[in-house]
Amino acid sequence: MMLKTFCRQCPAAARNFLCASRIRGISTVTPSDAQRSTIFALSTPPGKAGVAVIRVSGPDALDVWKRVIRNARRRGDLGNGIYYQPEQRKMEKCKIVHPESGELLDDGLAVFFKGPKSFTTEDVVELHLHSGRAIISAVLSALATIKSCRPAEPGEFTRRAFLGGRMDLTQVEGLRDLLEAQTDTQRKLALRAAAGDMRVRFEELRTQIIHCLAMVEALIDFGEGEEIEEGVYEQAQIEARNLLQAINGHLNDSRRGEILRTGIRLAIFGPPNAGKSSLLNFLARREAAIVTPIPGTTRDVIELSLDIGGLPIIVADTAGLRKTEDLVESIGIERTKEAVQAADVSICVLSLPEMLNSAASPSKRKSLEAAEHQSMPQIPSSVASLITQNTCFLLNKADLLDSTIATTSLGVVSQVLERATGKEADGEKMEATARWENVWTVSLQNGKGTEEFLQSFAKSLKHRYDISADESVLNDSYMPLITHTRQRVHLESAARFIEAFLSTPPEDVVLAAEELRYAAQAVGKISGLIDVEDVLDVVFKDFCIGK
Ligand SMILES: Nc1nc2c(c(=O)[nH]1)N(C=O)[C@@H](CNc1ccc(C(=O)N[C@@H](CCC(=O)O)C(=O)O)cc1)CN2
Ligand SMILES: Nc1nc2c(ncn2[C@@H]2O[C@H](COP(=O)(O)OP(=O)(O)OP(=O)(O)O)[C@@H](O)[C@H]2O)c(=O)[nH]1
Ligand SMILES: [K+]
Repeated sequence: MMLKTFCRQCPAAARNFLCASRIRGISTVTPSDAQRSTIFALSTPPGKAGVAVIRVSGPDALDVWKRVIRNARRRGDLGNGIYYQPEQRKMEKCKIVHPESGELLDDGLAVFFKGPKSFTTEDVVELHLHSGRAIISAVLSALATIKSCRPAEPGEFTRRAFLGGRMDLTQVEGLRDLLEAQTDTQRKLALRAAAGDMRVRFEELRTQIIHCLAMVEALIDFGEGEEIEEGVYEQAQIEARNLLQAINGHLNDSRRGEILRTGIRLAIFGPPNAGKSSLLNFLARREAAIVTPIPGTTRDVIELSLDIGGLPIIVADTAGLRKTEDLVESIGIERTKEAVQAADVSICVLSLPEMLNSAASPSKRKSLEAAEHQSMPQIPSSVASLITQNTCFLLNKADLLDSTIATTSLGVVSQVLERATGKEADGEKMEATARWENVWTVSLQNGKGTEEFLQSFAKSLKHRYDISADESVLNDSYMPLITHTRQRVHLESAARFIEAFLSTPPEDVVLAAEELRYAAQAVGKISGLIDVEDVLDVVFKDFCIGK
């Protein structure tokens, strides 16, 4: 089956989007230049700094240059209304002046990018100024006096880059994430998207769907009387099935890309006074939460953003779980439950001495192993009910115990924890065993065991989420494809249309083609190839001015 089959059909309005140029290009949404004004904004943070950059983009950018740049390398204003053309992409030392009064505003640098070889694909002028509030506001006010110029909206430079075909929506999202990136992992993930990796991968998916569609279309086109290859429909179904499998593989990624982008949500929970706030402070390396000997000190959820081994973590310290008559505390406990349930990973902090006390009186502690069957240590049911597969355990206050007792008791406590998760009964012994690597004994007070805990915890997180733990596995299949819910929604919808195609019999070939066309459209929405207007505002809403 050859591709020219569907090229022949291009003029037919209903199949118009099959045209190869439409498949590749995204310029179908570009409005004419005439509608566009020239925009300007400060692209660096306002205030005192080394350099400030004001960007000007649009059809009149060169005119702006002529009006505010003087004494540039090649003499600037040549008189008689004749101006030189600045050399493209060459920084020039110049004076920046008021376009009307000619007053000197700053002594700086300027550079001209001739469209489309610029960030926005339009003509761009950048003014590199000394960064001070008065200079910046004087130059911005001066630009505002130029009729064809207006201040840019948030994200408007990037919007123009998108409309000019410089970027697709996955790149726009990547760029925004890059600006937001706080950790190394976030930077890597965002940079790949901004550079177009995701765009290529989604376009590949779309091209494959279109290939199936082309085969099905061929069956419609040839119709009765004409010779048609045997098994074309079957072949299309085989390809579609493989494609569906690949898409489902991406959809079943445990939301890894989305979690990495927004931060891994980590909840700290446990009984009152176990040392939860002490753990938060240890992780934050500062006194972020109040630590007192009074049980019930933390009453509300405290959230912090942390970087653990390059991974973005949003950690929540929560109220200790216990029965309470206190209204404020009980609301805090409700919030704790919500925070733990919403978390990707949780750490249950338990006081080891307290657990052992619940098992045996102090005099019996030494023969704990023997006593294990009569009185197992207990986890309060309110705590146990929040334990899941994703829970790790920190057994705290080991300093209050004799070190040999602490060690021998660990086995018993682990059994209790195992029982609390209820996994033993499900016959998932293997999985449960693996999980006990996630039990640590520490003293948050004297610091014993804490660094080992942190390293080992970071390692297990990296194993689960990281994109950079091992460079040798940095390939497409390891790199999460989906980093935004928006993308997931469209990909899910594509999968449903492909499923619908797979269950359509060959007699209904017209309907079958329709399902595939919808599938291709759904993937196209991810890049913004089609139906772009409704998503633009969503994608651009978090941009800052000047980007
Ligand atoms: N001074 C300055 N630095 C900056 C930016 C900027 O706008 N100004 N950028 C703002 O985000 C980023 C660079 N983004 C850009 C992306 C594409 C093109 C561009 O002209 N592309 C052309 C030519 C490529 C080439 O010469 O190799 C193209 O791809 O056709 C320019 C900047 C980071 N650094
Ligand atoms: N001996 C000892 N005391 C500790 C340790 N860790 C914390 N503590 C003390 O235990 C008390 C409670 O610590 P927090 O970190 O406030 O405990 P919490 O679990 O956040 O407590 P609530 O806010 O009541 O839920 C404080 O007096 C801490 O100094 C430890 O490893 N050993
Ligand atoms: K406390």
